[in-house]
Amino acid sequence: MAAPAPSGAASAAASPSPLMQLPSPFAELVKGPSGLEKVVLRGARNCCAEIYLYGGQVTSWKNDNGEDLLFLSSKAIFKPPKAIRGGIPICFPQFGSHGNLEQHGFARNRFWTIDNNPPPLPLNPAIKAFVDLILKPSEEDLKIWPHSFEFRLRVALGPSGDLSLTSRIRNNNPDGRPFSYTFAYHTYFSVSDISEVRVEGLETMDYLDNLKAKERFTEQGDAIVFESEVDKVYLAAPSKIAIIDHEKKRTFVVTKEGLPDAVVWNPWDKKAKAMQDFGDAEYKSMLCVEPASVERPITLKPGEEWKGRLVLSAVPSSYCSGQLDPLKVLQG
Ligand SMILES: O=P(O)(O)OC[C@H]1O[C@@H](O)[C@H](O)[C@@H](O)[C@@H]1O
Repeated sequence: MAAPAPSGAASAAASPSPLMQLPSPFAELVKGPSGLEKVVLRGARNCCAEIYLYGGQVTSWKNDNGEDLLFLSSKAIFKPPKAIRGGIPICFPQFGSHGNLEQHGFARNRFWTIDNNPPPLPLNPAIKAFVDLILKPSEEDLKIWPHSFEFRLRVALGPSGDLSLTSRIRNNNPDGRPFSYTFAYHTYFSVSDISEVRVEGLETMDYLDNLKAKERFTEQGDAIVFESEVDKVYLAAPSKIAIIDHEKKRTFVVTKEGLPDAVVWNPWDKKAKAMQDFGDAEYKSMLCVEPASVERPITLKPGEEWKGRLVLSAVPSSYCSGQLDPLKVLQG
């Protein structure tokens, strides 16, 4: 792959940490706001991605034109313990309020480290830009969630600009205890205008409505469009979901593995105003579609490992008599 050598504004501001080695020449460690460190992955042409060690959180995924495909709030707070608003926060070991821990668990506001020696994980040889991160519980974490785990995250930028996140979670409890968790890749997509967006792949699915005390409903038969606040957990959703942005003539294809559910969230105007780290009108330019495992927690016995993967790609929407062909989008 003819990816450019690391260069540009990010590297000008760079101060690579001498303590952390990156495995790929297409990845570099630089400082972001508040001195938080982030890994910049550089793919072919102008494609790049940024991943903060704080939260193990992807905050940026840019296409050939240098356009960010992920939403990051202009009011995002880059200061622990607040999680960064936008990108792809990792919800672990709890999604939402489905348990006794803080909302969305603690992985999104812990410091991850670079994993220089991860156990083997097959990688497409065409992928040059990737990084492996790891999170292990601190003494404090063990007080609130008494389980020894290893969470490995690989973020990779494919030759055609696809972004993939692979999570591997292992139970290392020394005393035979299993543990259970819920999980989500809380992906914030950048959209032109929420009223121009529709989601295909979730029609006729059952969902839990977080706005109606998690009651279960069945979605109607049409593609999903947005006219008000939405906060739904679609159950047993298909492995591919398409987000069609009519104004941009762009379709995001979300491919998920090991993650049965998909959360769809937009706070709309009232909730947007109530969030300190979110602009009042920003709900118009974002949509969260979050591959997740919520309804049924994942249980691991000691020594067992779980894998959950997310692949994002952005393709031009193709129109046929003004109608998008959903089969083309969903089946490639
Ligand atoms: O403000 P937070 O903790 O990042 O959560 C944002 C939203 O995240 C979504 O995944 C949840 O379904 C919503 O209920 C929640 O409001």
